[in-house]
Amino acid sequence: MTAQRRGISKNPESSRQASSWRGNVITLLLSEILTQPRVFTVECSEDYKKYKLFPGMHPFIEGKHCFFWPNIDCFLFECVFIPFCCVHASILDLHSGALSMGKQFVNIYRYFKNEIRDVFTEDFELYRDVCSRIQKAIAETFGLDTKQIYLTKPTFFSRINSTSAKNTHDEYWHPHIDKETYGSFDYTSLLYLSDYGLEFGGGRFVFMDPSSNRTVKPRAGRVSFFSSGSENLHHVEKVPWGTRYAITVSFTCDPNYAIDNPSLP
Ligand SMILES: O=C(O)CCC(=O)C(=O)O
Ligand SMILES: [Fe+2]
Repeated sequence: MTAQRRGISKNPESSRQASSWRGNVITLLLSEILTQPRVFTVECSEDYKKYKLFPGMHPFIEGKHCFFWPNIDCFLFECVFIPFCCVHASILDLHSGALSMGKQFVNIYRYFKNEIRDVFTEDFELYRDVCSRIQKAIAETFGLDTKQIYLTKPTFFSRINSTSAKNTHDEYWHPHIDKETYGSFDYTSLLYLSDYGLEFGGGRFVFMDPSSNRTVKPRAGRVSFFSSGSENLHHVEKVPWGTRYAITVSFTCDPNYAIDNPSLP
């Protein structure tokens, strides 16, 4: 695995072009939010009765569960290239440095030591900016104060392709509830980094509603966010071709689960 970094123009046109380079790297994209979120309200889940409640969870109690997919196709234009080259990596957690490689995890901070500063330069600042924009969008949409929701772990980049799963964690296609899977999540957000139909097939995100499923087609720059309880049971369709990149950024209302923004060790 070699450290590599490539620059990219901030011009949206050239960034579109850059998407074809993304064979084995991850690109983080952000610019301005251009459109209003599409908001859907789902039934309040009874499960919240069994959880300890915090102020930021009041939309749940009032039965205002929502999910959104603001179409922010030009969301951000700078990028992070992460050294995923030639490995079957599927997850990278910037906070802990954990990078999955087949059945194992390596710690990129330990692996690259000081060289990590050549891999990541302004990227952490960018990542913080992305997280804080998403936090603001969630707070505004759910009618919260941003101080009521805290970044929590894990937050991670994911890469999905058609290679077979190396362990059960790779089996993204199973229906699940994020609050049960990850424990601390109250709000889940997903920032997509590649385009459904162009860069990969399958891979749509499916909210499994009792009445009818709702499907989100990933597009580079599209963000989806939703409350993490059983009201938003979901799965991701299998990816038969191409490579799908996304970032999961999660928030909790419990200050005990709050984490700081990632920083280089
Ligand atoms: O990448 C996605 O669209 C969703 C992934 C997911 O559901 C998860 O990591 O819990
Ligand atoms: Fe999930």
